[in-house]
Amino acid sequence: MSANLKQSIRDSKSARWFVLATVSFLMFTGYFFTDIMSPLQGALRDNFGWSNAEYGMFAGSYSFLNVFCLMLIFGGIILDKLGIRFTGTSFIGVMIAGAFFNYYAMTDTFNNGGLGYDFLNSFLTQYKPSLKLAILGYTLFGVGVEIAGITVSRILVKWFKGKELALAMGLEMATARGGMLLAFSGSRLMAGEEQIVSRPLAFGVLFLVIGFLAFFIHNMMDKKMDAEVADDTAAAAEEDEFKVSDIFLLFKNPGFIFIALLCVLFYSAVFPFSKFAPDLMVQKYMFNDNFAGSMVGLLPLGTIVLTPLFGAFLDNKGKGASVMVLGAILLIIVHSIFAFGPDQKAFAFIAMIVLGFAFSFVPAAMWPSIPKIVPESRLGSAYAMIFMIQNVGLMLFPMILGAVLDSSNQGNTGNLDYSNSMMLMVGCGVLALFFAFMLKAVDKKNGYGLDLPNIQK
Ligand SMILES: N[C@@H](Cc1c[nH]cn1)C(=O)NCC(=O)O
Repeated sequence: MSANLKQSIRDSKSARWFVLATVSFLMFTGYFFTDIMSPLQGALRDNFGWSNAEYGMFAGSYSFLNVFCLMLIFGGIILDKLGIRFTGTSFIGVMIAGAFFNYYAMTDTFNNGGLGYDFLNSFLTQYKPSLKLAILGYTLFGVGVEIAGITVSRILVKWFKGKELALAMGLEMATARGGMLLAFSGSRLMAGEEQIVSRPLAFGVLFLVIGFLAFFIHNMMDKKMDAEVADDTAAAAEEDEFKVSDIFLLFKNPGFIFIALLCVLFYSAVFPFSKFAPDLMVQKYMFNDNFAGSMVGLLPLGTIVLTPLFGAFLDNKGKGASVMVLGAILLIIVHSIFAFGPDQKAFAFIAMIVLGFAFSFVPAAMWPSIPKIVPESRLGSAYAMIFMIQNVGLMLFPMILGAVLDSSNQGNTGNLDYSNSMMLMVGCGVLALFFAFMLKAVDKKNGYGLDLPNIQK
């Protein structure tokens, strides 16, 4: 048999990049919806009567099911057992259903007594029905988008392993962050002068449906590839499988423990912060409401260019562990500026840009470090566990930030004072720095090679 006959669709460069485009677009739509409500905190306060603590509860609800029902673990198991196409299609469905509930919760139809309003008004009456339905929607969305993200990583490994994997992952993350950028800079504009919150959400649902269609195109190509290389994929899938027994072994690995703690603290100081950041820009720095979201959009904007560049640097030159230490130091500086610095706009610009740097190079260093710490046979379990631990922070910190914001502004009729909430973020940075140093110490002791280049010459 000639070598040509053995080739699969995976060996076609255009097919690989086309698959990358379809799943990257899907993640673009997912990240867009994740942050669609973030620039609307003020409108939610004014038009829906949500307190900051309630807004924080909504933002944290993204992770409720992921944490309490161990959905990321189950998602990993379903992915192993039932495959990419089934898992992707099902959880994108969950993501769209959740997004639709979230949208419906903010419509006049629902809030004027539409379907489900009376039922949601009949219990826990201290919370508005709009909040309860939005939480239900966002928590389903959170399950769907996180598992879709894990599925997409697996898809990229399947198509790019042994080829341009790091570049493909960097480009997928950059595209997804483009969705975040569009949400921060476009959401208020989509809501219009009247600040109609349901409008950007409707766009979000529509985008997700288009993302779903893109995934169907991927499914057709995946089916073709499976027919060609059935034996290879079965072997690869077994290698990556999630095993419950692996969890115990992971928690005996100090490198894994420190990188997981660093991950939860770092991302807690970025994603939950970004949920409140547009309002911080208005309240502390007096930015115009429409521009405030674009200020926070600086965060993903920088990462779109810088994450793949830092990825290439780390691949060739190394210094991953040192970069994570530097990232934690930058977190402390940035959040100290927000907590204690003067309220001049220039400080907000500088802090956002510096945070954008940290948000570019820490993920570029962190995610490829995990295979250096955990044996390949336990990688599937390691990624599922680390995302699950990360979700604990994504759940708790928005709730804490909102509650602290409300409690430190009781009786305040002027602009909200964010100092105490931002001090919490400084605390995350300090703990992240501590664990980054611990990671460096165990790296030295156990020889993981975190500071060595990813590409072995
Ligand atoms: N698990 C996601 C979390 C998330 C939050 N908002 C969008 N995604 C994650 O860790 N992504 C990695 C990243 O650096 O974006």
